[in-house]
Amino acid sequence: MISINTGQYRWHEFPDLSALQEAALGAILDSAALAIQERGRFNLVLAGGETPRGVYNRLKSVPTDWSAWHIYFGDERCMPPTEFEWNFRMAGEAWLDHVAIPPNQIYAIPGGIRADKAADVYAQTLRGVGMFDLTLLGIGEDGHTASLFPGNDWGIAPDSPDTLAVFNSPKRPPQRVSLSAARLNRSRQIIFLVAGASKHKAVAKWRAGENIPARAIMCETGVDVLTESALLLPKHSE
Ligand SMILES: O=C1O[C@H](COP(=O)(O)O)[C@@H](O)[C@H](O)[C@H]1O
Repeated sequence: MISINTGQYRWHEFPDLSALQEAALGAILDSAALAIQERGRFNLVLAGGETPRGVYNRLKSVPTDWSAWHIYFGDERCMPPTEFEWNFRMAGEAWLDHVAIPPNQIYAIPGGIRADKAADVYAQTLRGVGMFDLTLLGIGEDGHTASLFPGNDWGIAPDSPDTLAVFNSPKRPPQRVSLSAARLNRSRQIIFLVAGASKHKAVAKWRAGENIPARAIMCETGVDVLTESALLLPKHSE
């Protein structure tokens, strides 16, 4: 049986994408400063897709100790690394290629091989990695988060594998790798970045408590959802 968390969501509204991205930047830097001060390293999981691009762009020019940052990915699209939808490529172009994070502390999910093989490789990468300090996530039009799609196994059970291979993604490309909900939830802090009119229906379902993949995500400290104000208003047609 799939049991969905009942933990706390904190919804934060912003007038536009730029304000949302600025707030996300502040939250990431606060989280990094705390983690580095307390544990000497910052384990950050990145969201893919388009919404976080502006946040990553802003991270290019902040003062921080990049040598303490360790970058993981919440999901990847199995396609050649040259494809522009590759999450690793987007994060690289927007941010990672421009800062001094040691390359061996950027843990990409292999993108150009079969999803099951890539999932196995990344499960090895995650072996021995403890709690993530901060996990960034987005949400798709259908309520998917990372590459956990409606109708698929989201890996909610505590003994779920850390990584899941996806062969039937309704969004291009069909093959993907996702961290399981159980692994994503082993985070000290989780922040969703939600923007764009196409997300309106998914947000409404989420807030109404419907069983969409985003609801499989929760950690002990609760979940912060940064969203454009417009997405919280009822649509005229509803
Ligand atoms: O397929 C994916 O979609 C979600 C949302 O992407 P966005 O472009 O609407 O921001 C994303 O969070 C996930 O990482 C990605 O691979």
